[in-house]
Amino acid sequence: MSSSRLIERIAVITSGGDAPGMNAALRAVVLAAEHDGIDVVGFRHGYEGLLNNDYMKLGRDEVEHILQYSGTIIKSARSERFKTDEGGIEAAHNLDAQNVDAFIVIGGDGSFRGANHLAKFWQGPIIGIPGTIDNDLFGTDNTIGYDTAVETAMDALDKIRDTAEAMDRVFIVEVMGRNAGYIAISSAMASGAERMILPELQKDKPLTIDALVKHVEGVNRVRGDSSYVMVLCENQWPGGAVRLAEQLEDRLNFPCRPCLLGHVQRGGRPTAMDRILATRLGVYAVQLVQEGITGVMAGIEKNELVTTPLEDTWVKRKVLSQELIDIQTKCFNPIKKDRHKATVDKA
Ligand SMILES: Nc1ncnc2c1ncn2[C@@H]1O[C@H](COP(=O)(O)OP(=O)(O)O)[C@@H](O)[C@H]1O
Ligand SMILES: O=P(O)(O)OC[C@H]1O[C@](O)(COP(=O)(O)O)[C@@H](O)[C@@H]1O
Repeated sequence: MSSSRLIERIAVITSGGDAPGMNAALRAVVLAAEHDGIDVVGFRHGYEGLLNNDYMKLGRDEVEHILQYSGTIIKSARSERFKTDEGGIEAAHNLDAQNVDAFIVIGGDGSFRGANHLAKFWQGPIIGIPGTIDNDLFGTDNTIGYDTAVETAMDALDKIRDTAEAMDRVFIVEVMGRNAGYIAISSAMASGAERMILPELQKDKPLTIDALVKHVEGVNRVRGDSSYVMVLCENQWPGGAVRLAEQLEDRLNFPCRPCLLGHVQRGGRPTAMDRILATRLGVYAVQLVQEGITGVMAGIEKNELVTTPLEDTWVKRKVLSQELIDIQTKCFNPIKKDRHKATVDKA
């Protein structure tokens, strides 16, 4: 929907789980707005700040040198209160009280649901910028923070491989992603992991401990004494990596160790990719509100700036690349070599 209007003040929040590059997106919004003569206020702690009328003015001085840091200078939070009608009305009232003409939210699908909720009570243009390490939003190839999270997970997996290799151990490394396997598949591929457990791979047929034991034993048979690193997407095994390592160790003859990467993946220096993505999307969001466009997420697909209705970002499903899945599970599956060898031996 579009109807061009004069925008004099934009409000921005960072909401949900923080993601590396959120500061870079904030900076871009502020600098682009300032370039066009628009004021920016940042409400602190996500939607909670809208309810508490907790805001700060954001100008060049506040944002100039923040793009190299993760976290968010206006803080992030999850807010249950905001989800109610009373919360929506209160938030709309506070935006009006601050003479806000347009609203930009940097966050994930929950934050975008929140934006749609706000739109029921507030009339100005609302734009979403995808900021989540999970990369689980339809309408953009990458979300802000995802690239950095993968880089962090890969770095950790490389380090774990050193011990796994030196001591012929099995490691189960649990990465984040909520219900999406993007971080898991990318970090598994980038680090040469032997196995990955993703929601997308056990939708129809849940994995069993027997299948995993068989795989570890198969790899061991093919390679002899060797390391084995399994990347486990969170929420994909009851009890997570700790329980899975115990279960495997009970069945196998070698030590199995769990490692939970956790919130390490949400920190650290944002990669150049994330800083550039955040910068482009922040500038684009400011352009969109001035064009009177509302209810969409700003994204980048095939290197082109695109918009997607907010609801589509969570209703439609971005599909994990089958090419990547095939490389990992078929082409590079060490057990396949065993089968090939057996065929050769027979011949
Ligand atoms: N259905 C909803 N209606 C209104 N607000 C919502 C809704 N879902 C989420 N929100 C708001 O967005 C916030 C962030 O959502 P959350 O799912 O925690 O993170 P993310 O945006 O990273 O997915 C929530 O704490 C809540 O305030
Ligand atoms: O920091 P919390 O509240 O424990 O949340 C952890 C969740 O947040 C994330 O890091 C990011 O998810 P969202 O972007 O949806 O907030 C998930 O990968 C993880 O499941």
